[in-house]
Amino acid sequence: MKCKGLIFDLDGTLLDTLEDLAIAGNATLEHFGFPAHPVDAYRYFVGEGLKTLMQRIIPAADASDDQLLEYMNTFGKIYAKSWHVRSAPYKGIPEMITALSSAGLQLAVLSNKPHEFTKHCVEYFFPEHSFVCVFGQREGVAKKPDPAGAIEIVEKMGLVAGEILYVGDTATDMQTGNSAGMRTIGVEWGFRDHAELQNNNAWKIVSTPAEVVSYAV
Ligand SMILES: O=C(O)COP(=O)(O)O
Repeated sequence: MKCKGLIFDLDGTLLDTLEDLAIAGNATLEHFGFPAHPVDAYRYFVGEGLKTLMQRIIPAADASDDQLLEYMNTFGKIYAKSWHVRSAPYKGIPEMITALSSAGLQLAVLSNKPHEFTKHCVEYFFPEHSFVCVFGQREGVAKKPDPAGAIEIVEKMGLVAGEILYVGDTATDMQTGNSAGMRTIGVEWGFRDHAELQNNNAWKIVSTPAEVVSYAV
């Protein structure tokens, strides 16, 4: 076995959630009378949590904290009804998870998506798989790229960071895994490109979920 555990990012790594996020984002903008963005622009808006998503899509860069809270609440209400409509695991992901679990590896999810939505997504899209931890962005825990969540998962797994592979699709993910002392795998099928993963010191960059298995088992 080449590692003992893996931590996965969610949006853009396990799940293609781009359209549902963009549709909810644009519906939020419409609700407040702001112009919409193309779906593809959300590849760069998503990744650092809901508050940052709102700061990036709302034209008034100086939105006050109270206003941001209102945007976040509205987005939350819209997304609560639609997070699963067009989202799905990327091709080969269910097989990858089955292969890693069958090999006896411990698996976890660490996302900057709000914690409740992260849990709903994992329960809905991967009902038959058991993850040691499923963490979204939680009150009182610094979001990625802070390694706090990743370090908490290492402890829950009873492993050391060097025994874990951290798999994600963005600079934030590579920074998180690297600063937690893990080997990082950047995935090319997600929201960002090869250069971003390389520039942020991905240990390996892969283009299929089967390659993740080959580095783990
Ligand atoms: O929703 C977000 O901001 C990001 O989620 P991720 O950390 O799973 O990519």
